[in-house]
Amino acid sequence: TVRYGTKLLGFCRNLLTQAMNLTQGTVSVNKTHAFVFSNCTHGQADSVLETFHLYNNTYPSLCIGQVKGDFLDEVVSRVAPRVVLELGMHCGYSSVRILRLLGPAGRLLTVEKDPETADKGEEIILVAGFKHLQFQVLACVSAEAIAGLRTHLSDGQGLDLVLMDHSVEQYLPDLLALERSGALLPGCVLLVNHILGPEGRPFLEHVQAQPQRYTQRRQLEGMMELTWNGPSELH
Ligand SMILES: C[S@@+](CC[C@H](N)C(=O)[O-])C[C@H]1O[C@@H](n2cnc3c(N)ncnc32)[C@H](O)[C@@H]1O
Repeated sequence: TVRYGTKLLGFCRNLLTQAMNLTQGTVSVNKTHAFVFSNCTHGQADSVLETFHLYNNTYPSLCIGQVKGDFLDEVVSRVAPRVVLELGMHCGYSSVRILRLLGPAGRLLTVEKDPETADKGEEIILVAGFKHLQFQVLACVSAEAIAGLRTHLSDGQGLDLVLMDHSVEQYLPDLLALERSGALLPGCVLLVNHILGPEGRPFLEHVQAQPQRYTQRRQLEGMMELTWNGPSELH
């Protein structure tokens, strides 16, 4: 009976997914890119963001959206980062949000594992009016990007802000790699999306086990702000 019950549940879930896909469509990088590219005013970052919002009103999307976007804006404005690392660029929505608030010396390193998505996202960042001097797209998996991070930072430079919005199960290995790399500056802010589900538990346990190294701050709709206080020897 249990086996038939499980099968029936799986069948119903598939039907529901198919029905949702018929009514809403699935997330499409190409559709998002084409809509934003052809409906925004080129050279205007705010118009690019508004066009993303317009798209998100009708179609499913992976971008962080307005509410978490406002949270991100507040953090970027407060931290005034010199170097930001974004893990999970997708179509460039959060990248544009970050870039428009960086100071003249600010730079964004943004990572996207899917090369086609990375191309589309990069084009949207350029359409928003930003130059390659201000940002760099790393089309590779986060682990590879972190391993090569030093080549993108000048001597003594480190990370002031990290946005994690890629694969939740990758958050802890990536955080451990960032710790080992020495690239996190004391006071570096980590903004971590979708952290409250079961996949986020190992990451949170690691952070909560080390209250001297990490300070847990605000949380909004599963996006959490943490501060890296520095390695233990600094305390
Ligand atoms: C939720 S979307 C990011 C949305 C984006 N931050 C925004 O607000 O517009 C996640 C993206 O991360 C990428 N991704 C997933 N795992 C990754 C990994 N390990 N390394 C790099 N990119 C990854 C996916 O291909 C996807 O495009």
